[in-house]
Amino acid sequence: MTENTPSTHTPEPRQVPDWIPAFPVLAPDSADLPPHHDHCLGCGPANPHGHQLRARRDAHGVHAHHRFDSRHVGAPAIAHGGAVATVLDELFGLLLYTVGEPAVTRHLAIDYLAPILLDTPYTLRAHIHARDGRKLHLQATIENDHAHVITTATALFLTVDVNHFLTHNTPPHTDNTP
Ligand SMILES: CCCCCCCCCCCCCC(=O)SCCNC(=O)CCNC(=O)[C@H](O)C(C)(C)COP(=O)(O)OP(=O)(O)OC[C@H]1O[C@@H](n2cnc3c(N)ncnc32)[C@H](O)[C@@H]1OP(=O)(O)O
Repeated sequence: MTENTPSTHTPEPRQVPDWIPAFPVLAPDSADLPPHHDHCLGCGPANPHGHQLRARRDAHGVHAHHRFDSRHVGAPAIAHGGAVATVLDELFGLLLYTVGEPAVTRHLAIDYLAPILLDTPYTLRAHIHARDGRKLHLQATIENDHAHVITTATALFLTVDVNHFLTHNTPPHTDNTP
C-alpha cells in the first residue's frame, strides 16, 4: 500500500482476554460463587498463599464461612489485621456477583472490635447498602460462632469498565514462587 492509498483496514475491536471474568448476576442458591480468577489472593483456589475464600449468595448479599490459619498470624494465635482486611475486601469483591459489573475498592474502613482467632470458624456477611451511579456503598460483618459481631467494615467500590484491567495488559501472576 502506498502512502496515499486510503487504508481499508478496520481495526479489530479490543479483545477482552479470557482471564477477565464476566460478572453475571448470580441468583441466590447453594453454589459457591466463582473465583475472580484461579490465583486471586482472596479467592483463587490455585493460590497456596491466598485465603481461598468461598462465598455464596443469599437473599441479602453474600456470606462465607472462613477460618484464618497460621499463615495469617499477627500476634500469637490472632489473625493479622491486614489478613482480615484482605478477606473483607475479597468478600466485597464477590458481592459483584449481585451487581453484574466489575468494580474496584476505592475506600475500605474496618472496625476491629475483638481479636479474630486462628483456626476458629467465623461467618462473614456483606451486602450493598446503597448505590449511587458508579458508587457502591458496601457493608460487612464478621461474627463468631456465638453470633457476636466482632468486626465491621464499610467500603466504597467504584464500577469500572474492562479497560481498567487492561492498563498493563498482562494476565494475573500465576507463579507463586517468591
Ligand atoms: C484479574 C482479572 C480482573 C478481575 C476483575 C475483578 C474485579 C474484582 C476484584 C475484587 C478484588 C477485591 C477488590 C480489590 O482488591 S480491587 C483492587 C484495589 N483497588 C484499586 O486498585 C483501585 C485503585 N483506584 C483506581 O483505580 C481509581 O481510583 C478508581 C478507578 C477506583 C476511581 O477512579 P475514577 O477516576 O474512575 O473515579 P473518581 O476519582 O472520579 O471518583 C468517582 C466518584 O467517587 C467519589 N469518591 C472517590 N473516593 C471517594 C471516597 N473515599 N468517598 C466518597 N466518594 C468518593 C468521587 O468524588 C467521584 O464522585 P462524583 O464526582 O462522580 O460524584
